[in-house]
Amino acid sequence: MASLLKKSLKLALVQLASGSSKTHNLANARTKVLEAARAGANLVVLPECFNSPYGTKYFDSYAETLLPSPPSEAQSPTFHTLSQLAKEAGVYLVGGSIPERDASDAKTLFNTSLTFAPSGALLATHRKVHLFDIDIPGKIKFKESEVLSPGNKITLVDLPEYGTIAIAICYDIRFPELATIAARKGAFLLVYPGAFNLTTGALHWELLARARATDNQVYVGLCSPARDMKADYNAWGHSMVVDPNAEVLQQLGEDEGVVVQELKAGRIEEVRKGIPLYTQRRFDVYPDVSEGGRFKE
Ligand SMILES: NC(=O)CC(=O)C(=O)O
Repeated sequence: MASLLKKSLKLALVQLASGSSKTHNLANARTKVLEAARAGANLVVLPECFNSPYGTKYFDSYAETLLPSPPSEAQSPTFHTLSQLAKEAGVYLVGGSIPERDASDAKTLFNTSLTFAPSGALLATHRKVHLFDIDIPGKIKFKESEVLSPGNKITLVDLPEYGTIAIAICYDIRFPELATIAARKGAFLLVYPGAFNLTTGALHWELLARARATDNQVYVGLCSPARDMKADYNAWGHSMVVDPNAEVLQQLGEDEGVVVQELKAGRIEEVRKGIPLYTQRRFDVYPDVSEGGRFKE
């Protein structure tokens, strides 16, 4: 059986300490991505909202317009920084996410991830599909939908030497269908820039990373901002790489840092041979979501 991951790849997760200065956040991202590249990374991931603080009151003032593509420097300094950085570092770069302003309707904002090739070319755009709307009394209330609109597609990106990865953002990880569809379409890695918090992070961050890996027998990478107890939103941190058998290969703590982890060609097939979910599914009993199947009684 051909390996989904065609050759071993070094994945880096950059757990960035972002603050209110976009200029500083972009410069800091550059320093850390170059550090990851020097450590041998081929694919580097930044966190959710890496160029701004995370919070509904910030999205409008930090938003950038990405269309027409490529946007001008004035429309999107982040697009240009990431594109040049991917080229300078010679890596595939998943640019976390940024607040995006719709080019045709200034009031419409998205939470958007941009992925660049080592040539600097934009490969993919993912707009967060599931908006983070929660209300846990006495703990945390957050309503992205007050200011953001959802994206409407699953994002698969082909890295020609390695294979296909899927990009989704934070709350998207709670929806297993998205991950399962991406895995059945051939992704070897699910990448989630994400900013869980002290309530949900403690309970669900690792659990969800390992669950999506177990369900789908693929690699999972979660990349968080560093924790800042002076910020309005306290990110959980704990960026981690999980293997297709749900083992946590590496995990950061709360502070800024970079993990570099080799993903091994052949490992997915080894896991799937041992526990052969892929030949045991019962699409005669329940539908295949990756084929748009609907449940029929
Ligand atoms: N920030 C998010 O989108 C999601 C999150 O914090 C959670 O699901 O918990």
